[in-house]
Amino acid sequence: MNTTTPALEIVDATLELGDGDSRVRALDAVSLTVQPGEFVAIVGPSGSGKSSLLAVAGALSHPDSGSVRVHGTDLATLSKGAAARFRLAHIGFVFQSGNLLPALTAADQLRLASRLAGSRRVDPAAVLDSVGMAHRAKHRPGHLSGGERQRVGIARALVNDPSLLLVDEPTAALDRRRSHEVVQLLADRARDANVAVVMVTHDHDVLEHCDRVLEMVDGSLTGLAHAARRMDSAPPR
Ligand SMILES: Nc1ncnc2c1ncn2[C@@H]1O[C@H](COP(=O)(O)OP(=O)(O)OP(=O)(O)O)[C@@H](O)[C@H]1O
Repeated sequence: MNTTTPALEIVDATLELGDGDSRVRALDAVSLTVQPGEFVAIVGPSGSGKSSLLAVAGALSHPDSGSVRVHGTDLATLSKGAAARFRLAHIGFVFQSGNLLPALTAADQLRLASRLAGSRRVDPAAVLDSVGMAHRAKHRPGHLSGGERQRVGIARALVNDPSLLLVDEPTAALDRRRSHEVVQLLADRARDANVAVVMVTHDHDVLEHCDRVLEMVDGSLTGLAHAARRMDSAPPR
């Protein structure tokens, strides 16, 4: 893996949603570069475009103008099928409540994700262990706490060894202590596995774990003054 290639490079992305009078500029000339191993948080008011940013970064939607590159690949060059394969191979998604399948044990959530991607890169049991969930491998989501579900969700997103992890409100259902644990886990994974993490959050309490905090307002992204976790290795841009 060439570590000088940014994990995510969005240049001047503009995205309009809706029709006629309800047309909204969800992204307005947004540029964002995230390096491997860097943990970036995006904060901002409801409706400011944060989810839209994750959607274009994850090849779930395409900007009307501008470009999005993930680990050097221009997402606009991929067909729908190729984009789906690319997502499975290179991008991990973590959602609010873990988004686990109710019928599957923690271990099977990871095995399924690994099989879907045709991936043998990482041992699912080892990934579950790395998020401190080996002892709950045989539990179904209904028998896990909110924080444990979120850990399994993170492990599932990591099982295909992604270059980029896109995380949407991971602490929404968690108390303060568990919120810190989960975001600390994301920070550790960014550093240890050299994964770029982009996390959307309303939870200002957990921003201390991030390298950079950006604010989205009316579809535009701006930097926030913030005491970063690893200023020496990842200076704010
Ligand atoms: N499918 C859609 N059609 C029309 N407008 C949309 C659509 N999806 C989102 N929007 C609008 O685009 C803008 C950005 O929405 P987005 O979901 O990206 O914001 P957000 O910052 O993630 O909000 P929240 O914090 O509430 O999740 C909002 O004004 C929203 O109303």
